[in-house]
Amino acid sequence: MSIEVRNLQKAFGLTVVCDHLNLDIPSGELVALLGPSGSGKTTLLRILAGLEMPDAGSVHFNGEDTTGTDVRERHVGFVFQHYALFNHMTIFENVAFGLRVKPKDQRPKEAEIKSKVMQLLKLVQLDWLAERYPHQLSGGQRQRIALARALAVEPKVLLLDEPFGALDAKVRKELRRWLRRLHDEVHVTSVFVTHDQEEAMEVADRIVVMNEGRIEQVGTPDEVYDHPASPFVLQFLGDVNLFHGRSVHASGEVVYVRPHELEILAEPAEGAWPATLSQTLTVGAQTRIEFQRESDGMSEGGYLDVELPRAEFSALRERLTLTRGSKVWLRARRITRFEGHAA
Ligand SMILES: Nc1ncnc2c1ncn2[C@@H]1O[C@H](COP(=O)(O)OP(=O)(O)OP(=O)(O)O)[C@@H](O)[C@H]1O
Repeated sequence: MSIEVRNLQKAFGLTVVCDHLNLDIPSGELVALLGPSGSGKTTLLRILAGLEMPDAGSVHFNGEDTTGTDVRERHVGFVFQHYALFNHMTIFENVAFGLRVKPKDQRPKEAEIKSKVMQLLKLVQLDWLAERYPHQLSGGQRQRIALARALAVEPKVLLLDEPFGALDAKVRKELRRWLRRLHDEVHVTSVFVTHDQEEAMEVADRIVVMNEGRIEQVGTPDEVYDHPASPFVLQFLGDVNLFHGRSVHASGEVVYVRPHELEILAEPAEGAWPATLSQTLTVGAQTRIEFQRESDGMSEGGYLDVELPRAEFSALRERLTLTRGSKVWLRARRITRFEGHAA
């Protein structure tokens, strides 16, 4: 089922939360709504679900206007961050719930319910937990069950609001890979809210970057990362060094370089900036090296971060005998320019 959002507007009091939003989600895609807290992601998701009414504009499912349609008739499945399972029911019964409460003429027979629930539990790889109760499961397992429950009624659209938000970093990482694989099997149109850019990049077919109620950019993870439409998108998707040009351009051009796009040279080279090593920090496989940059008449000084794989930095440190205070030159392999001020 495709989703089309047309000129959608929503305000709470004076705060505009959805500001003339237009968006097309093709059938079968897994789309992430990515943005900082308060950018309007959850509100947009709730409008898609029919849990919130827009002030103006419309939502279409497969070309059909569903703006006024009741939530129960939209055939959407939900998974929320804290969408608790029913504690007094077994896992099996939790997943079966949506099927059992269907009107009598649509309710599957008991044998069908059984086979469908077991099939879903296999899909989320937790069929061995069917007879347990929710409190006997880990947080990650509970969210997988919540997903199985949402899928049981064969929703046309699956809406997920920070589904892994309450889990620790390692489980989150596992579950987002798992969700990607699951979606490749099930192919239901899915919209996934997150404020974590890594999560969006890893899971989604396409990312919708939101900021202050507006859509800044829509694109594949590679498109938004490699060709950001605005300084906001560039900065939200990862660390970046900024240079405020002084005499480069009268209007004040800002140049952006990602830390891993800078190389460290022992000698001056064309386009390279002189800098002094101030400190290094190694976390896991990556080393972050902070440099103090000299003011060079073209632009202001300031700090610059360089990121290198740990082993690569070790070898370089030995080769160039780098220590705190060493003078080097930094050359950008790739830069992005935007006119005007930084976001
Ligand atoms: N029912 C409501 N009444 C009043 N203000 C609301 C309501 N729901 C949301 N808001 C406000 O609308 C803005 C957008 O909220 P929304 O939850 O859509 O953002 P978000 O991007 O999902 O943020 P988060 O990641 O923090 O959930 C916020 O400023 C929020 O305080």
